[in-house]
Amino acid sequence: MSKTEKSERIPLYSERDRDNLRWLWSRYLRKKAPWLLVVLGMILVQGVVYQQFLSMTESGLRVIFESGSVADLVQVCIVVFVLFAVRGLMSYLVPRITIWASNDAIFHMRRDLIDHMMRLDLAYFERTKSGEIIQRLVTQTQALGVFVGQATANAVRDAVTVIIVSGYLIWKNPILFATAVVVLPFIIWVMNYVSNRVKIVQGEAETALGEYMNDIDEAVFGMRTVKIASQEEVETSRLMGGTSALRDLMNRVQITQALTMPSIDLSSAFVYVLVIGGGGYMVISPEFDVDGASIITFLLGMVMVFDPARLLAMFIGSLPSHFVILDRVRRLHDETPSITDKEGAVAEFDTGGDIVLEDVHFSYSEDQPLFHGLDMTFKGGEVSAIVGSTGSGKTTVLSLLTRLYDTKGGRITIGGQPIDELQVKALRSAYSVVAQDIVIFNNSIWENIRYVRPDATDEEVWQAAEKAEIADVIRRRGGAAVGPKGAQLSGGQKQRIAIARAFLTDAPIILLDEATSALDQATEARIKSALDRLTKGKTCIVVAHRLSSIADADRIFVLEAGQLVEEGTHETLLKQNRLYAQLYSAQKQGYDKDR
Ligand SMILES: Nc1ncnc2c1ncn2[C@@H]1O[C@H](COP(=O)(O)OP(=O)(O)OP(=O)(O)O)[C@@H](O)[C@H]1O
Repeated sequence: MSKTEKSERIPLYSERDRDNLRWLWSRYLRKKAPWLLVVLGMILVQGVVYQQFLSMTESGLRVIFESGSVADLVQVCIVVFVLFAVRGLMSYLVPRITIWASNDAIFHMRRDLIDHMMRLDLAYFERTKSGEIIQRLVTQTQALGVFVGQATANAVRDAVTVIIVSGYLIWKNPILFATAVVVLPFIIWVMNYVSNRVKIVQGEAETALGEYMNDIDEAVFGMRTVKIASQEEVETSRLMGGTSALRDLMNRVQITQALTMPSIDLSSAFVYVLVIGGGGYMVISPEFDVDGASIITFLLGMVMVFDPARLLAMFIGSLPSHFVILDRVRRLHDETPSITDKEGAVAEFDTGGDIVLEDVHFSYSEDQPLFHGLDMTFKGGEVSAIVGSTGSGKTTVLSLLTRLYDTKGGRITIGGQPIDELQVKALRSAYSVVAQDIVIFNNSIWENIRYVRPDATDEEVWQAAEKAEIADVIRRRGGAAVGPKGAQLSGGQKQRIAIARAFLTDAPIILLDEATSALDQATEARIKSALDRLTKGKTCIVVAHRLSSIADADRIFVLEAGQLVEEGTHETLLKQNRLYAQLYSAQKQGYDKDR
């Protein structure tokens, strides 16, 4: 037994489960209530059919044992056939309606989750494994669909059958029924034990599955690195680690669940023995007014009760795992984004104004502060550059300007307006961004460029592609998709797509983060002159390692470990002969040596 199992005793049906079920019902099922009532009606009919069948069987047996009339026997047979034809029709209609209702509910659940996920902060995606998110949207919602649809409908059908047939049997022979149900406490104890264990292990299994999916995603995406570094065996053993963890967990869940069936089989054996023995005694003893037909019917009734009871028990055994899955899905839904529009947020602002960071505090995690009181002013209409050693916070400044993260103190304004008082969409659409991590979708290059402005005309897309020097590649490749995450493109081609997107967006503020680092010098020079035209008269903030590429910037900011250590023009910074001058001469020497 694992530590978790020993220390935790998770209630079978907690307050949280109740709340989750209420949420599921009110959001996704309530509007289908009329149809669910129809289903319930049909299920009741199915239960009544069984009861009527038993009654008919008893009559049929009496005809055989007592009156011996063939006509009566034929009549009984016809009624039994009609009864089962009705049950057959219901067995077709019930799944039809429940499958439709549950798939529709899951469609809406997935739509809501996708919609919700898109609103979450970037930080959520940085702390959550992609496998976990895929799992929520694919397997867990699918499992919930089956659970709320067919599984529950079948369980209700089984419960109704058990109740109606048991009711009939109690009415026919209460003493014999009471004898038969002595095993009930044992079955309840087994169910309780199984459910509790399943709930604990299912939680671990869901987490392990999420990690496993994430590992697969990382291995597939990183296959180039895996191969170059000859790490196939390491990756194989990492994935095999996940595979065997999953096997062990699934074994534990399913073996525990499998305890339910034999315990019910054993119980039913007891019941049959009791009914045959007790019932037989009743027929033999003159003090009971019981005949053979009623005992045979009773036994048949018990057989008819046990099968649905077994299925019902299995359904109840699977409830805890479904509660765990429901809880996971709900948790994604409960994640709240923090970067949202404030009450009264405005869409209009002076996009050409100065961008000012005042006493900005920020850290990605509490234990690693990055900015503690950063002040910077990017003049409107000018080209500003941020330079500094790796990890000094250059990209983070751009992330704060676009509100991918919010500052933890101080404020950022554009044209005097604090950016957190602007509508997030309006703020972000004021920027054309060429970021370091370029996201390319498995579509044509053309569609990838158009992604940032779906309403752009063909002419505009071509112009952007020409300026970014990617038009020739488009002509060569045509509409061919570029592979998952742009795997079929070179780094420079991806970068040119990102630049083309910036040309196409043509927003008033331009953020370039190492925008041309993957290009050869001739291409860089051509694109740079196009970029110069794009940025003319606009506010432009450039992050660059290659200092020669930003020498003509109006203002250069030098960051070091989250602190602004120098600012000025290229010439003044060189004259100051501090960090910038050192970095510049080091790069120049390296470059001269290379030549
Ligand atoms: N999403 C993140 N979560 C946690 N820490 C982060 C995250 N992004 C960056 N950091 C950390 O914040 C610091 C600043 O990172 P940033 O990317 O802003 O540096 P940079 O100056 O742009 O570096 P480079 O020149 O290498 O791109 C680094 O120490 C980095 O490890």
